[in-house]
Amino acid sequence: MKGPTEVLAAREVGFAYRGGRPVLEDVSVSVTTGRNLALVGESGAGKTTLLRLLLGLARPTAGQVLFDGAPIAPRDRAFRRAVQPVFQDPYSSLDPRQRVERIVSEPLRSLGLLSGSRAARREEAADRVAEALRSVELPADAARRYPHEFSGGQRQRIAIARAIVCRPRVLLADEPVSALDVSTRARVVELLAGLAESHGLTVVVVSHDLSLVAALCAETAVIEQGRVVEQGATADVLGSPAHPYTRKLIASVPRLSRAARLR
Ligand SMILES: Nc1ncnc2c1ncn2[C@@H]1O[C@H](COP(=O)(O)OP(=O)(O)OP(=O)(O)O)[C@@H](O)[C@H]1O
Repeated sequence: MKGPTEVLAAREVGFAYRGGRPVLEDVSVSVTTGRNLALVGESGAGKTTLLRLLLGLARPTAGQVLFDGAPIAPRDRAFRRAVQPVFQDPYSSLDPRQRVERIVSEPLRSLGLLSGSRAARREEAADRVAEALRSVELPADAARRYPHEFSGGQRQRIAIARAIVCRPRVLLADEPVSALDVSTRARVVELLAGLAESHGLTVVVVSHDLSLVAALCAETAVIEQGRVVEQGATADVLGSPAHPYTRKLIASVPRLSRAARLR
């Protein structure tokens, strides 16, 4: 049987913003097909920066980011198609002047995935948008409407539809539910977990929410001040944390720390 495939990886990566001190040092993480990965750590630890490097939006100042085993070429269409972002805030990430159909189909156009005559391209885009909206459990008529007509949770579903419309292999999501109210969060997390299963997607998620991490991610990497201090199976990392920093993170979530004590 074929073993797990590494699709995306950071190898001994370092990064500093122009003129600043290093915000990532010697960071290695591996994204394996079918094993969702959480990046956790306190504010300012470098999680978002690492996500940007994995997306090819910034280049490491040391080490390498690999896609399918080779250094990433951020402009390479195969890479851009395979690795898609989901942004944090569905209120600001969707253009209010565009209909949902236009928003969701944007990656198809920018990646040049539509072919044939104008009419054929339009039809293909409409079909792919309908399929993506079905996948995120939004009604088909959502395509004709504008973002302001939707709730926060529905808007995040639109953002997820846009991320999956080009059938990527990896979703990189930065705090994907933190802008939503608590009851909506659980449903969006369920949706992401379901999509990962049904679409063969691997999700990399930055989150402060350890219950989200436990529900969605098989793997967890803990980042403290730009360094990975602990990583492994989420059950081990959250269930029996080896590093004091991880214990501190868990202790700051009352329900989880109680569950960990009961083990
Ligand atoms: N554009 C930038 N220019 C300079 N420094 C930056 C920039 N973006 C982030 N930083 C700094 O890099 C460090 C890591 O920030 P980053 O946003 O990656 O952390 P984070 O773990 O995602 O935090 P949070 O959970 O608050 O989003 C911080 O010290 C931050 O101030």
